[in-house]
Amino acid sequence: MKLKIAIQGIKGAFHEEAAIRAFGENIECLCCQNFPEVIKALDGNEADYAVMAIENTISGTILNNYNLIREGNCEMVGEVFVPIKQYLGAIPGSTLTNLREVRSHYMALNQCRDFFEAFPKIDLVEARDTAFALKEIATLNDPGLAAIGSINAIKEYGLEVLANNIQSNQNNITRFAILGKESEPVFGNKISLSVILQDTPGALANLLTVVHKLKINLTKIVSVPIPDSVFRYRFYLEIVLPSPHIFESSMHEISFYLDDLEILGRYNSSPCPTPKFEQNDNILTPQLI
Ligand SMILES: O=C(O)C(=O)C[C@]1(C(=O)O)C=C[C@@H](O)C=C1
Repeated sequence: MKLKIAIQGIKGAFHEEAAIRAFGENIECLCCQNFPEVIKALDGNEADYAVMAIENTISGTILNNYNLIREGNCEMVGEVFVPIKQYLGAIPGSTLTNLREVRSHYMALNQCRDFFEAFPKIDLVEARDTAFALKEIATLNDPGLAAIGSINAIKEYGLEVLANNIQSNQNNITRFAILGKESEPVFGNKISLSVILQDTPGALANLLTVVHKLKINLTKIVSVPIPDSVFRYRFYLEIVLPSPHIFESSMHEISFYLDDLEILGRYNSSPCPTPKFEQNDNILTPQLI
């Protein structure tokens, strides 16, 4: 039986590519309209696993997805990196200079803002996901509309490419969390954590001193407000242990400086790919077609 993977977006969305990279072609994607639905599908046993974007090299961390992972009955069991190449797609006959509106997922819009500085009259409008935006453009059949997304989605929905490689930086890579049910066995060198520091002077410095002492590599630290505790913050940390065997002892030492510690997942770190360019890609500037 095929593994069922919950993703945000429809056929041609980057989440589909992430799911294929993580689990191979022989999967069934359960397409969800938004990130909370992805977690619900996993919680409700409608899917075996889920794949969810958590950060991008241009548009940054999707902080609320860390909150969703923490609040859901799931855990991070892996990570997958996808190089993202953004294309502008529209119906045949449409031209860049005649566009009034470009739609896409907000993370994709944020990845391409520099390109649109030259076209201030074009409104950038948020859509559910990149592939959904492209599909809508195909249905509406309006030459004043275009959408940003993958070349696969542009082909899937019968659109034409108006411009390629329009992301603001060539190192455009999205990191996706692979999510499993809470019963999954845990092992690995990488740990994603949610912590609330004690409200005392030097609490963060003390925590980082432990990280330094145990030769732990801190790969991420971000903070999110705790709405119920005015101007207190939760930190999401990601750490890579020098050896998986120090897991218990390091968690014990870290917890000493904390009011709260939750482990969002323990898994093996994955290598981050370098984006590849094809011959017709213009590496320095976006290419208008
Ligand atoms: O809209 C899509 O195609 C998605 O898969 C979403 C998403 C994201 O959430 O960051 C995935 C990868 C890209 O960074 C742009 C958008």
